[in-house]
Amino acid sequence: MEKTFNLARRDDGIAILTMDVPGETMNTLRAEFGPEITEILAEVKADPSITGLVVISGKADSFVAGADISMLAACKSEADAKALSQQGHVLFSELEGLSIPVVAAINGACLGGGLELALACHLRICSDDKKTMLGLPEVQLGLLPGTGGTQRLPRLVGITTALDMMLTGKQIRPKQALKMGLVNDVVPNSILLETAIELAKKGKKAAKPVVQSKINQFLESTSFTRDIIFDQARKQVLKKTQGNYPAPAKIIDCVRQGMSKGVLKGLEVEATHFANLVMSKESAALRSLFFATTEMKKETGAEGAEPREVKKVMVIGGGLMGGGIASVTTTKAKIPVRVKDISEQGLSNALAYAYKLLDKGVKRRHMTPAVRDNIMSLMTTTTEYNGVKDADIVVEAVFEDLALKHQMVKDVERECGENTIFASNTSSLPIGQIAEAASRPENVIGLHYFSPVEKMPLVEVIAHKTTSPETIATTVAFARKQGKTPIVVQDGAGFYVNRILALYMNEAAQLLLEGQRIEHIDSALVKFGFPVGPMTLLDEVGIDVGAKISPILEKELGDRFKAPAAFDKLLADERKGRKNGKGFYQYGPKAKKAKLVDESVYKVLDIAIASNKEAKEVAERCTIQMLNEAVRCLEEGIIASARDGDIGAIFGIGFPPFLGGPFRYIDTLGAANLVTTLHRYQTLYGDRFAPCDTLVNMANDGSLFYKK
Ligand SMILES: C[C@H](O)CC(=O)SCCNC(=O)CCNC(=O)[C@H](O)C(C)(C)COP(=O)(O)OP(=O)(O)OC[C@H]1O[C@@H](n2cnc3c(N)ncnc32)[C@H](O)[C@@H]1OP(=O)(O)O
Repeated sequence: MEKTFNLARRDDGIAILTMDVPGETMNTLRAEFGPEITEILAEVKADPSITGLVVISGKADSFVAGADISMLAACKSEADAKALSQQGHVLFSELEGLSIPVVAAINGACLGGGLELALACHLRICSDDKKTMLGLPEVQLGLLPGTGGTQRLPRLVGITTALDMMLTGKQIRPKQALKMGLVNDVVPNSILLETAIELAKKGKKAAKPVVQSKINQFLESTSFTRDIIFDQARKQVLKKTQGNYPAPAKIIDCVRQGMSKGVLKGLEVEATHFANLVMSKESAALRSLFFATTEMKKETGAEGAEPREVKKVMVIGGGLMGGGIASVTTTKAKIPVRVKDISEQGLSNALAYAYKLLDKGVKRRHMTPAVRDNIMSLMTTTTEYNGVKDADIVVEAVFEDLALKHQMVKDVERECGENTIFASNTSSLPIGQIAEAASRPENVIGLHYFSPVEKMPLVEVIAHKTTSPETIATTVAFARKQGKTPIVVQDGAGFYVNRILALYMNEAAQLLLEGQRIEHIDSALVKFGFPVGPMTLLDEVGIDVGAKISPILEKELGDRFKAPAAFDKLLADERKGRKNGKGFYQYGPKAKKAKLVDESVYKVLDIAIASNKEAKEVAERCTIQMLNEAVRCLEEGIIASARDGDIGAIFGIGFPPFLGGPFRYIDTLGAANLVTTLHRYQTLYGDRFAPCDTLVNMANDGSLFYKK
């Protein structure tokens, strides 16, 4: 069997331990490596000629990406998972216990168990490469650092900083890692190994002590003040997670116990909590997202088709969406973009939008002004179709007017090349209808972004009946270059995301009209796990925007999409939401810091406030509308798989990730239970709750969307 670790002795006494998992693109830690590591550590201990050890990766672009997540997913019991954690504890403690200096030389991803390995070394040095990122992202998988991270990190960088890293899972760049004392030096990758060797020669004491802020020094100095930190962290975590994620509280407990009762106790608690989390349904759901997104990265979107190279892009419309799309094209994809708008004002807006985002990076010292200016130079503007002949893809982001879009299709066919793709960012118009104006409909496609473009990870790529496979593959690859996760969906009103969202929002509106208070509806769904409640979301998206989409969905998909008629009164009252400072909540200079409902809205809608229904019932009514419709979308072929439906809902709407998406959640609930609940509400509130055929069939035959 090929080995993963190689120990090379140098004449100067320093030995180099290289990790290179055969046949894998990235190093991950697996239980099966245990005996190999034990053997090597014994060899190092027994050889007096070795005076220092450098641990490095044999992969060109990464150090170690953590424990193998598939290995964790394969655990059958808490005992299995605990054994993995304890094995890591033993091996890393042995490494740490070596009498010679041990230096980790890090280039590329150093995450999870990878950083825990580096923390067990006496010194760390990393490259300044932009791929170099250090972090403990376990919390994002519903886990905690299980190989000593909860004990070693706070002792190295302080409790406050360590908790921040472990509770957010954030990735730290080299410069910041140096500043916070996570690494001892940052150098170019070309001299990483040589510098690590020199550091190993200097000995363990080469580390500079970490300088903490005065306030943190004070807070971390006594057990009483440390308890203040832990209490604060617990409160913040509870507010953020609504108690839906078990990992953060367990992370805090590991650190608290380790700091008060010592490392050994801390490690024991860490292993127990880790094991418990590995077997939790929340972690299983979050791990499934990792597997799904990794799998999706390899798909072209159209079987057998290869993407064409995109060297130049045109964006039509310099508004919020156009500006955002142009910005991710230059910043993430590094592709030149020409923005077209009918007005100079529109063009300035787009430039200002992109500049503001980049400048934020400069202010946070993530990039230099020169890099910002270089990226800005990729963006040029025009009010005519000048300089766009060679555009490979045109993304239009103008308002929802079919005649206007038809004109644009014709303009682009006239002004650009034969293969130029026309991608529409429409959120409601069927792409097939837009393509009716095209003489080359195979080049027409939908590319639906979510607002704000630079933050929202999802795009829907919408193929109409005659969109060519090359157009699909090229658009998917382009979206990925922009840093997005694309799902390919079929053409149909509302596509997937807006369609399932619309019914959820309508149900929230029904609850409001029944007299449920706005803040009660919102808090019920935030408690359920959505990032914001539906009434807040409608204020953010625009009540007028919702009102525009509803009739289109109702016409194409039926009565269940009919928005409550009373909502017309909101528009008559000029209530559009945050954008005009008048919505369900109070805005503007007079609004208090704590978000308050604009109580006058109840009068506008003629609502008599009723007593609060159970939060569970409020959340259930809204979410099961979404679940039922998601299954209908799968039934109709709008989405290709349950996996795509789960990713679309989580990345596009913020469906609670710990539930794994609508389809995984239905598997957890059981289709039969869901159908019973739908029938119960159907009796109470009407046919909008009628379960779709697929759910009824699944309830009868007990089938699941995912294999157990
Ligand atoms: C006990 C410990 O405390 C517990 C842990 O360590 S849990 C694990 C913590 N680590 C993580 O969460 C990191 C997960 N990985 C990532 O975020 C990303 O892969 C990355 C940022 C490292 C690289 O991203 P990117 O360059 O886009 O590459 P990506 O396609 O995701 O990964 C490349 C390959 O490595 C695999 N991989 C990366 N990290 C992995 C991991 N931790 N486990 C299993 N496989 C992993 C991917 O599955 C993929 O495999 P493939 O080539 O066979 O498809």
